[in-house]
Amino acid sequence: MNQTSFPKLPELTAIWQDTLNWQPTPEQQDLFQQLFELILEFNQQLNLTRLTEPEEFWEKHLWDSLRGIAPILSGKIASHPGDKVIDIGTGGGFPGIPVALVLPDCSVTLLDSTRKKITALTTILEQLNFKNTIPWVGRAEALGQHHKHRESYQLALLRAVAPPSVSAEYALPLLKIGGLGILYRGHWTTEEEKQLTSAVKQLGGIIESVDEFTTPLTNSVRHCVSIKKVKPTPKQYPRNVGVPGQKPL
Ligand SMILES: C[S@@+](CC[C@H](N)C(=O)[O-])C[C@H]1O[C@@H](n2cnc3c(N)ncnc32)[C@H](O)[C@@H]1O
Repeated sequence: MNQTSFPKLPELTAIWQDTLNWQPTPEQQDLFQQLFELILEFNQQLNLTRLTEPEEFWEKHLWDSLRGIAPILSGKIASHPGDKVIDIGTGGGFPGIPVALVLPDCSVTLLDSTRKKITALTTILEQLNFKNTIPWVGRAEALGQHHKHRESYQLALLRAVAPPSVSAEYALPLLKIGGLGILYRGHWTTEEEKQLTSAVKQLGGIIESVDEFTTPLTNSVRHCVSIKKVKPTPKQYPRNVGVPGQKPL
């Protein structure tokens, strides 16, 4: 018998519907709960997240992860079976795991340079019986120069990984032409936008949109900055491991 009792995640169906025009099926709600429990269990040995209260986990991990793909959930942007998604710097699996959970026909690569985190995520994903996730240990700079990965993704997600122009250098080489990178940000400044505009131009991209919103439980201001690949990224990008962060474009 399982001795551990875990807190229950809120369902908040009306908020899903009002904010994303989408709501989880009972099976998806059940998977959210299982994911929460597995993360709490693994968190006892490894720091996967500091957000362990049910409401904050719901808002900052589940809702925020899915807010980034709101245009896909609402059908405004089409996703196709077999589309490849990559979560760069996934950490404890966010935003990539909730995205994989709601887009079962897409293949979601969860990339992180910390082996321990990817080992934990691999076990969590096996226990959830996910078939559409690929946990991967590596650096975004190396993957972007790998012929099997370069220009092969439709969607790249980056939350709390690096400043915007560094995130762009990680994401754009991996995207197909027409593919989108979603940068999950807190506050957004005109200075950041200026730097990002210059960086994406050098990398073959444009800023497609900057979407400002507040989170539904704590009213925190957040932004999703969407960058689009419009032409091939020059061969020299991404630069060697560590260089994008040390000398941002
Ligand atoms: C602050 S955590 C964010 C985790 C998660 N995205 C979230 O929002 O909860 C940043 C993660 O990015 C990873 N990371 C940083 N730079 C990276 C790079 N160049 N390539 C791959 N992973 C990277 C780190 O190992 C760390 O796990």
